[in-house]
Amino acid sequence: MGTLLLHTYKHMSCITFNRVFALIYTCAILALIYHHILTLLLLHSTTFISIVTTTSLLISDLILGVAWATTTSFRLRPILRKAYPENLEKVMDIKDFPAMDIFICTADPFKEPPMNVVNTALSLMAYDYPPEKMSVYVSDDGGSELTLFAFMEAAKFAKIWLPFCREHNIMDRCPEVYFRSDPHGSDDELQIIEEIKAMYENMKIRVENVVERGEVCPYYITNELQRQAFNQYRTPGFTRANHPTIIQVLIESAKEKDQNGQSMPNLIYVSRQKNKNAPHNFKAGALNSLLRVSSIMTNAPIVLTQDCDMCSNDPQTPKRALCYILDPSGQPELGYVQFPQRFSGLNKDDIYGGEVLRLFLANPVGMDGLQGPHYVGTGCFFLRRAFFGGPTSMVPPERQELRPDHVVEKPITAQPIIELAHYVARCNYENNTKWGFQIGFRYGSLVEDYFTGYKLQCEGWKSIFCHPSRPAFLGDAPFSLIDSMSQSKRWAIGHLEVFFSRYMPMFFGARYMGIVMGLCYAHNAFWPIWSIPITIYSFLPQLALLNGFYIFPKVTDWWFLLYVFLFLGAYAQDCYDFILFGSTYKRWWNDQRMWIIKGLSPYVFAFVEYTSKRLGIATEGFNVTSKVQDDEQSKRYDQGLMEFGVHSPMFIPLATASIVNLFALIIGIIRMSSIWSLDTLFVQLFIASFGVLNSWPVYEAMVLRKDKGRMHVKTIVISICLASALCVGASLAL
Ligand SMILES: O=c1ccn([C@@H]2O[C@H](COP(=O)(O)OP(=O)(O)O[C@H]3O[C@H](CO)[C@@H](O)[C@H](O)[C@H]3O)[C@@H](O)[C@H]2O)c(=O)[nH]1
Ligand SMILES: [Mn+2]
Repeated sequence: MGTLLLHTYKHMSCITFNRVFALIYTCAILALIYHHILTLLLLHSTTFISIVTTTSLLISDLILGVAWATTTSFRLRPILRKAYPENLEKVMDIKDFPAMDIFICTADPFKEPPMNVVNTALSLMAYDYPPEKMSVYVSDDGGSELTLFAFMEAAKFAKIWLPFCREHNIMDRCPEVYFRSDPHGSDDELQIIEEIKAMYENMKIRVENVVERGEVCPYYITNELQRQAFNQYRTPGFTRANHPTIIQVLIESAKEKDQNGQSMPNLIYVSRQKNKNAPHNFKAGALNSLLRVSSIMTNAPIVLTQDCDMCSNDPQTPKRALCYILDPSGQPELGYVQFPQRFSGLNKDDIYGGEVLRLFLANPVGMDGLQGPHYVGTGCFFLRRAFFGGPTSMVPPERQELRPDHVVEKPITAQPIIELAHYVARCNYENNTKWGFQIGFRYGSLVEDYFTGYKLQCEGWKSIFCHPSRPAFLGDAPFSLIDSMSQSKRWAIGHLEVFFSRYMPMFFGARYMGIVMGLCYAHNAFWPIWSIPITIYSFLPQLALLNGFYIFPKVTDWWFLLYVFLFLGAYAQDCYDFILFGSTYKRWWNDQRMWIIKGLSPYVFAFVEYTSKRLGIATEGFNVTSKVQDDEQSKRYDQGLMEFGVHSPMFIPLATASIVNLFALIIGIIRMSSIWSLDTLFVQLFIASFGVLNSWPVYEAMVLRKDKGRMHVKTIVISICLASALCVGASLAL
């Protein structure tokens, strides 16, 4: 083996600078806190209002300080890795490659068009990996015959698509992406491509037709087997929330060959049993049922989880993951290899910060130098063993057939196998078992990915972040402001569930993984708390400014310099990270705006929903992000316009803050020239200007735009009323 490396890593060059800067910045934060406490103690006019403002600022800055500390934990030891998949076959016989079970989740045929799910599946089935070693399991939480129909079509098309990809060594193995890219080649090749494209388009028309009708009409059902399959959805009382398990083996690797006579991967459709009275635990529940069904049928030692909105963008990906997993000198505690979520179709300046660069790129790189990145729900290769207790303390499942070391001896379509698979996919199968708590994906948080990765790492599993320059996966990010906000709200509720549990990362995590890893995990759990300082800074200085009430140091004061340093330091470093990870200034600017927007609205709503759930007033839900978009809306998205359109309570805090900031700035400037002096109110004037600059798209949507994405009149009226009430209220109080 000698010189044949499977992977290497290097420290990022920014480490020393980051550490020195962290030290200086920590001192600055401490100085600020000291300043606040001093002000509080030596308050000249101890009015109720001045106590409230100083305390609010103290709390805000404490929270921002903790948030900064959690962000900094990612900057202390970032590393960059490189894998050499081309060496894998040189050090190992391809026959010895491990089997791989691939899980794809879908939950709603109308929000997640079955054609997209099919594209995801085809792109993964076409991996450069021995097909007979791969099994693709599709979990359909929508319990929909439309999805099954799409996959029956996909199974036929796969017989042509997979050999075509392999023969022509195509990189884009997601058919939709490939055909859209205007493939080129010789005349003969072009003819073949045209033929395959025609087949693809034909399949697409059939599937979309069926989805539009909302049912598979008899015309499309050509044989008895298909009729039986679809009849399962047509029993009385069948709904997506109440139905028996449906498992269909669509391709059986051992029996079927592609059109060139080569092997194909297994393709299995699973819709687990649902019952209104049994909690189904959303995606975590779906994945656990797939874990069990796949144990019974194939039990591969490697499990790849994939969302239906992420296609493979590089057929070498499994080999890259294996470079780490199979490395004989690697860590024995390696539990998973995570690839980043990258997105296609973002507009140029990424108006909604859909790239989420920090979460999906910068932070995992930072954790990679520690115990490894968090799990992000998709694009992750797990060792099946990691789901059954820590590396040295196995938690055995309740049945021998579910053990990670169990060897399947029967074909996947054998009667006992199919029966057992149905049995373990039942909705009350998990009652009185360890599933979701000590085994499998973990329940209890709407961000099951974050929570599962966190729990696995606390058990002692390590992970690795693999981000090759050609993205391994490309997917969809939310295309509209409301979708982006709903996603943030769902994530924030999930994080609050972890934050207020006994697994609070700052303590529990730090105990099991050390303080820095604990802080890394605390970073996400802390997101919703940011809403407190963001809301305070969006309103308090502005309302005070309106009344000529100063709450920050004068320009001539030494403490003023501290504020300048803290603000510029944090912003510049944030921006620097963005550029370092290959983003642009404009994208950074939009991302920081989304940070404020999230703090003002979705995170606040998350608090409300979380609390009402805890009080038993409401139940939680996993609101699936819509992956469909109408043409007009998509045009506006491409132009970089912020989409409001419908009225939503979530827009109100945002619009209200925009109005208050503008109003404060105008009055501030007018009065400044006559009555007040600039040096006492400079900081507040600056904050209001900053708010106005950030609110620009909101003003546009309120008054300047005429398109359908502009702000709804109802939203505007309510926000104006609220803003006026706030201003009047403040002037009475001050
Ligand atoms: O009851 C459910 C709900 C969702 N899903 C699937 O979960 C995936 C993610 O849902 P999506 O609406 O795309 O949510 P996102 O916010 O885009 O997903 C991010 O956040 C989720 C946690 O909130 C993680 O599970 C995802 O992996 C991560 O990409 C999709 O494939 C869904 O089909 C289910 O299988 N069952
Ligand atoms: Mn998604």
